[in-house]
Amino acid sequence: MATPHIEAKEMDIAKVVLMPGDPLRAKYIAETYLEDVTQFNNVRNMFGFTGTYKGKRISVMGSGMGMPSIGIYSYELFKFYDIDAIIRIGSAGAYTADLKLFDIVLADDAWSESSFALAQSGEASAVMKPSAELNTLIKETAASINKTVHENRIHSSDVFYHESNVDGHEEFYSKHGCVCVEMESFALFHNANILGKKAACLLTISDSLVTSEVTTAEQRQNSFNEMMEIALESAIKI
Ligand SMILES: O=P(O)(O)O[C@H]1O[C@H](CO)[C@@H](O)[C@H]1O
Ligand SMILES: O=c1cc[nH]c(=O)[nH]1
Repeated sequence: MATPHIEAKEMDIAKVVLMPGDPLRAKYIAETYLEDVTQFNNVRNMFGFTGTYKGKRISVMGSGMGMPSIGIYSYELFKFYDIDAIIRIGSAGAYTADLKLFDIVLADDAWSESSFALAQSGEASAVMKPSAELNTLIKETAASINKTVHENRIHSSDVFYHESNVDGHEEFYSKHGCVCVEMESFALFHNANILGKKAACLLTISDSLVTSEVTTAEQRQNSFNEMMEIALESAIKI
């Protein structure tokens, strides 16, 4: 059974999917952490892989950037492949000086100016919640392997590059309490909620809108590894 965007058969995809924005990062995770890997999707180069981690079947697939893209992939995975849970593992820009490069944020909820939920189902709320059960599991797992996660509200933005006449990072923090920005979780959480599935989001701070610091490619690689390990160790307990 294929969809317009995923060519896999239902059995090809595990019940838990880790989902970075970048399909090449999905490939890296499969090559670095999984055993007995098979590739289940190649459509549009949005690579998806299934393998085992510590003996448990796990899938990893790119989402692309932005809510329309993760909206399509997460809907198809939940609805047509009947997967149980998606853990997004992404990068984010810090809105506060308290968040340093490489810090890991677990989305407590996602605020957005996006019309995704309104257009998709008439849901007018500007805040979408992840699975409380998954968040508890991720926090407990991170603590058990001595990793720190900051559980905070995040901003899911439709826009990467803003002009100076609209609200900037100071306002997103002061008006809405968002500590960092990414571009997908609001839609992911909405889809999980309307379809009765579970979703969560881990983010690594890749740059700071406060200090203008940015990570190098090598630093991003290493810090992403910590987040990947928390996600993988959590995924095998779902
Ligand atoms: O690193 P990923 O998961 O792609 O996440 C962030 O990076 C992209 C922007 O550079 C957006 O997709 C944003 O959400
Ligand atoms: O969406 C994103 C992701 C990382 N850094 C940003 O500034 N924005």
